[in-house]
Amino acid sequence: MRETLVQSLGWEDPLEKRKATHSSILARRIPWTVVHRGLKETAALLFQRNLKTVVEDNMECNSVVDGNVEEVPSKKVIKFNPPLYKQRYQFVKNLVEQHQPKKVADLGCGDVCLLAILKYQKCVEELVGVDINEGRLKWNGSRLSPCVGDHLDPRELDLAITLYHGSVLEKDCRLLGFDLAACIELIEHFDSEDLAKFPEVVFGYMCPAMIVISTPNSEFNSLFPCAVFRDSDHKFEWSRMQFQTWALDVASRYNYSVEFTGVGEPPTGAEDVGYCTQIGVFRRKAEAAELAVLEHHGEHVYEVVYTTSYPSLQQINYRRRVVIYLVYREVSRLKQKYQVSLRQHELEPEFIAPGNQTGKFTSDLPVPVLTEDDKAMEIAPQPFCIEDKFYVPLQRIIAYPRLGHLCGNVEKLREFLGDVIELNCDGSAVKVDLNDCSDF
Ligand SMILES: C[S@@+](CC[C@H](N)C(=O)[O-])C[C@H]1O[C@@H](n2cnc3c(N)ncnc32)[C@H](O)[C@@H]1O
Ligand SMILES: [Mg+2]
Repeated sequence: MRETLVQSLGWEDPLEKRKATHSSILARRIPWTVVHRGLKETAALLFQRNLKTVVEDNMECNSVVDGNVEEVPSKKVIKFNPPLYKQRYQFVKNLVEQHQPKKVADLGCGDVCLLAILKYQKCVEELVGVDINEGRLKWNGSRLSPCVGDHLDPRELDLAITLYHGSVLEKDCRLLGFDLAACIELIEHFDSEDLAKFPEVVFGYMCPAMIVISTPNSEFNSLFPCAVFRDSDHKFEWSRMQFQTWALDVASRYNYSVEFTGVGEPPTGAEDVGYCTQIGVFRRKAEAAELAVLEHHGEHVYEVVYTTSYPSLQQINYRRRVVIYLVYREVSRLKQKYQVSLRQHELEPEFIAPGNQTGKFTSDLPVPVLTEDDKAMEIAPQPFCIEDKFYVPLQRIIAYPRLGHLCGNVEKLREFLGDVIELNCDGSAVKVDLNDCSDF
């Protein structure tokens, strides 16, 4: 029982612990007696980070959870691995990886868990969450803030994240022009009037290139003895036929194609019931794309409750910082390598090549298999040494793929290094003192 309660509360990771608020416990209809007992029993376990506790016998929990575990009397508990909600997020993440959208909206974003996953997707430049529950957005918004690592190792592309308080049944022109809109476990919370409005707003007005809709598959519920909805707020749960009929009708009205799939495999022997969560992936047809004119002069109905933007290499100060750091690191590495080879030569003077008076640096280390990048480095000008100064030509630095990508050319590299890193008199190489341990 401990394990099922822990999982039903979604506490298997720290992020999910936050979900165990009064309201989420209420929303999930877990009886308070069970919660109280469960809290006492699981607290010690949580602190010990030992969540794999033996399930107790003969204790029943009559909740059916709209999350990772579909829980019913203890003899019949269906556990998904990974948890069902994570499978849904993973499905959207896979779609993003596959289709590389720039602008993604999560409609009915709840605790912003999906947005917190999607912010790591390199292709995404704009992320928007909309939810009718303002408190949830305010409480969770800070989870989307950039962290120290985002400053130290900035993203390649800009990323702006905005959370809007509002109903997806209202039109707001800031939701126009999106590449992907996710509606995960949203539509089953609409009454028939709202469900009728939904396609007109999301498909007809927002008109994103792709829409992914997930909703419970009621056929799977036959595997649970309690014939109830999975969440007290659900207004309906559809069979595959019902969902597909609705989705095909919406798709044809608004010029989208739709494909059906799902997550949450049925257990062996019950394959007929289909996935626990059914999913429709809608794609706007070419003709509709032409009609999707952006009306950015339209109305702003939603209220911004949280907004943030990420450091990125598109921002010149971050790009410059990264370039300087990489040049420091590379020159330092080359200098150390040179000093090691110098010590070897001192020990074994016969290895000093005649005519190498300038101390031109060549490495004795065997190069394994040469990639295209290695070959580019081979032909790039070598570091060299004159008296006690060590020089690394900018042409060589720019030949490093990452630095080449960040700077583009030697002039830009020189500009980035500015007066932070010393160059030789004609500005063609980084110059460092061999004996000075404090600089490179
Ligand atoms: C079951 S939760 C799903 C949350 C999230 N998509 C997820 O999968 O974790 C449904 C969410 O839809 C939101 N919601 C319900 N009706 C809405 C509406 N008309 N407009 C915006 N959000 C709505 C609720 O507040 C809730 O956060
Ligand atoms: Mg739901």
